[in-house]
Amino acid sequence: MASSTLICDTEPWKELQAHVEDNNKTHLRDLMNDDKRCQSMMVEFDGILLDYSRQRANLDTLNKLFNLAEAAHVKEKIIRMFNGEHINSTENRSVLHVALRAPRDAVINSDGKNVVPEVWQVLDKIRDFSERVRSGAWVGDTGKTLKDVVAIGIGGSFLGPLFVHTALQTEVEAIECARGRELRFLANVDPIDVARNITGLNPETTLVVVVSKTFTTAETMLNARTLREWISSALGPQAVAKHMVAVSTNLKLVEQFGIDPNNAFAFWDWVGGRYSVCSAVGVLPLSLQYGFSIVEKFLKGASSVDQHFYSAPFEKNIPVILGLLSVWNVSFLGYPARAILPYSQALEKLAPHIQQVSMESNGKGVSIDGVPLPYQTGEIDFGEPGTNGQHSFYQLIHQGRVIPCDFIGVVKSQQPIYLKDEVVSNHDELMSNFFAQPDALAYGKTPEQLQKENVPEHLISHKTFSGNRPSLSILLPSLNAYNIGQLLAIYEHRVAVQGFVWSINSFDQWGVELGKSLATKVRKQLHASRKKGEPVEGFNFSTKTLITRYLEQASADVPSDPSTRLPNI
Ligand SMILES: O=P(O)(O)OC[C@H]1O[C@H](O)[C@H](O)[C@@H](O)[C@@H]1O
Repeated sequence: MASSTLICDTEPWKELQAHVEDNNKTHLRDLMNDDKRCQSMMVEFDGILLDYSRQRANLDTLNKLFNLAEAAHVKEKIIRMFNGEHINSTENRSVLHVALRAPRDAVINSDGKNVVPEVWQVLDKIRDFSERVRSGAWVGDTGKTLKDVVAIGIGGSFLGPLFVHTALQTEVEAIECARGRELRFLANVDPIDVARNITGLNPETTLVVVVSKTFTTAETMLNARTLREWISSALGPQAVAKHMVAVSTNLKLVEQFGIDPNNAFAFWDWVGGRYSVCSAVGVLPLSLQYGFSIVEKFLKGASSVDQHFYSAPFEKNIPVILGLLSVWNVSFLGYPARAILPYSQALEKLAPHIQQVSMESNGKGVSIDGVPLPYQTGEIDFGEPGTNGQHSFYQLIHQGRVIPCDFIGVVKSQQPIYLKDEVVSNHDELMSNFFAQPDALAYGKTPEQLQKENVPEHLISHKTFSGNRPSLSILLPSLNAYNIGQLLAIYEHRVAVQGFVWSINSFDQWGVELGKSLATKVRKQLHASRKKGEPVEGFNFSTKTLITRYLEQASADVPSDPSTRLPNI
């Protein structure tokens, strides 16, 4: 495909379009009768089983999707990514989050330089620092051990670490390592988030980690200034050196903020924010909480999937298959959303993290060459752990809109419960739902079946399930640090595959800029109105009215003196 040709103008794309009608003729419940088909739609790698037999697809569809991948040069794009080429062309950067979890002796180049030694230099520094904090060799200003950590960051500097922390929280080995320690995340600029996060914490025993790739993000910097004030008003300004450290690519700004550069942990511009959990962004707070050796296992799990993604043939390549199926669902079957449904409470923050990874990466309107696209990219990702979601939005998924679902199950629970006299364990109960829901979606229930069950005539249509609703199932052997790393990398690479096929730049995020600059204009107005009583000007009628009303009604609460007020709960 020449770079000026859009993927939708290629033969494989047209063949898939033509294939939809044929494909639609067979209901999923009939496709599921073909054991041979189902068997060929299962892939296994390193303990993970992917079953995609409940996709509205057959082997012919898959072959056509592999042809599409070839036309979109997916293999070449994967190689270019791993080779450190500047595939993030609008920011002129490599995309090398895979280097963050590469083994020490790997060679991965960016701009002609092997980045792996630098990666390990920072990892070693984190190992050393986190061990000193955890053992009490590094203490706070008043000599006390720093047992609590508040990680300040937002977006990619928050969601990935929160996902991994939440997933590890109840894992047996991790619990032992985290005993007596607490890790909190402060993301929102809302002062309520500050209040909630400092409640119950003592500045004397708290370490604040400011996490920001740019070290300019308005929310993070205000929260960092707020917690700096929280520490220095309690312990004196000298305490900041012992109680605040940073993770950033911008070490100059870290120093200007007043954090000793020796206590800063670097990463690099070739790590996208939403792909940064394996850098110091995630590794530092998680190592402080759980110890470096647990986090190293997480990195190894991700690295294992990286190798698989790089080298496995496409027919056996889990992220590639997942990515292509998502393209099939979005671009050919026309399903705009995707539900991420982990049957594990420990994975409750998977969907919010993948929302950023996927929607910030693939929600684009132009091709990587800047050509407006005549097709939609990205999908609306959402999700909740099962079974909670079943009692909430599943109604719509079963009888309303068609939403392809990812069911994620775990064989061994982190915290099994067996009640005496009950053969079916609590985890079995959970997993019964994990196995049942995909079939309910695929098979549905026909009016004939309902009639046989003597359902009253007037309820038949209400109780009918059309079925034919696609899903896929991912079964993990357990949920330890290693498996969490695997799962993360699967989703990261799946998103990349989708972007590679849609021929977009999945690694920039210009769409978040406009709102930020408008907020800056409003902030200036609030400052001018508060300080000099200037009237609200330069906004449309609606915004002007809202800001004016806000200023008028809030003025009574604004303190007349310039002293600091911190939350009072
Ligand atoms: O890490 P930071 O530089 O503070 O950036 C935090 C977040 O800010 C922006 O809104 C970007 O859209 C995100 O991708 C990024 O993760």
